Amino acid sequence: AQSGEVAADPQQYDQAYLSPVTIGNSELMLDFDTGSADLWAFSNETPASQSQGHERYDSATGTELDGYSWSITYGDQSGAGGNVYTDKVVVGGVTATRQAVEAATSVSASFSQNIDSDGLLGLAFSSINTVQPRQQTTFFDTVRPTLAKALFTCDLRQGDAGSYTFGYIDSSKYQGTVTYVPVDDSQGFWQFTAGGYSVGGDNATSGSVGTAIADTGTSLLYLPAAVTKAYYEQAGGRYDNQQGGYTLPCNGGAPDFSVAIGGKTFTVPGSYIAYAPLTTGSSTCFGGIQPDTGIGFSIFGDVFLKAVYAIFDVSQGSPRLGFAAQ
Ligand SMILES: C[C@H](Cc1ccc(C(C)(C)C)cc1)[C@H](NN)c1nnnn1Cc1ccc2c(c1)OCO2
Repeated sequence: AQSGEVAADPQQYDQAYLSPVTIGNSELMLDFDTGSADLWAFSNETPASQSQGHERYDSATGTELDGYSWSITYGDQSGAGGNVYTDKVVVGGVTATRQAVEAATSVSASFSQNIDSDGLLGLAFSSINTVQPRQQTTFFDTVRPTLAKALFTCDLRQGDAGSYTFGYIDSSKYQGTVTYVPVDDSQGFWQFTAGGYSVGGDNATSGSVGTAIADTGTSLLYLPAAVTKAYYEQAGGRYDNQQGGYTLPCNGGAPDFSVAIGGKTFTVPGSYIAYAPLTTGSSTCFGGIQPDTGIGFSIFGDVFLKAVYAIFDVSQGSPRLGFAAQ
């Protein structure tokens, strides 16, 4: 049975975390994304004008799926599309011998500009993979039958290298016990229900957050507008129309944010929420908590996930998420 571990290296401000993946003879840095289900990469088929600075997958090592294509648009309006091959993919020593690899023939500007990322490795459920005419499986679904345990874990860190493991749980990476909650995979996401919240450690847990997804591919923590408003009232932040989000002082006074999941409280340090200065040297920061207005659910992205050890587990038949304090 297979198991393995791969590093997750943070970009500036932890905007995304990148992990080394070998596809055929190419070694690329991919953004592991539990909120999407396509494994795609810049390739020899991506126009040079769009792929400056990126490592590219050389599809010569793959077997083309004739007549297959893919096209994806992400929630931030970025997107990509192209052709499909099968090839050998290795992540942290775990090997998928015939994995669907989606070679980009076109990518949007934000992907061209983010030169650290050579593509995405989707870890949501394969039911939302975009390959036509026949949907393909994610790397995790492809290797799942060969894994020691049918699960993967995520240990993201603030401004430091973290890791993903496949097939095992590393108990040295968390403290205390793991709290498991059921996952509703009907929309293809690792979707769960989050409970009451509190700002700045005052135990008055107020309302409840509600439906949320665990999404390593999203930088920030998107919460209901009312919860976000309550947070920034205490944090001394304000909604800045020009920035298109809440901003707050960078000066280290931001209160912690706590949320109950499965009856256990998990806390995001205020320092994670003073996310990044608006411009270099500015004393005003863009907020790491933003409203989930228009998205349809809350998104527990990297700002939350770097405060916990997360276990994405399908070993019990129905999927579940495990969280433990780091
Ligand atoms: C945005 C990422 C997908 C992505 C990742 C990285 C990148 C760059 C490399 C160029 C930095 C672009 C895109 C997310 N992944 N599950 C995603 N994919 N589809 N929805 N989401 C989450 C969402 C949904 C809605 C929203 C949002 C976010 O930000 C603002 O409104």
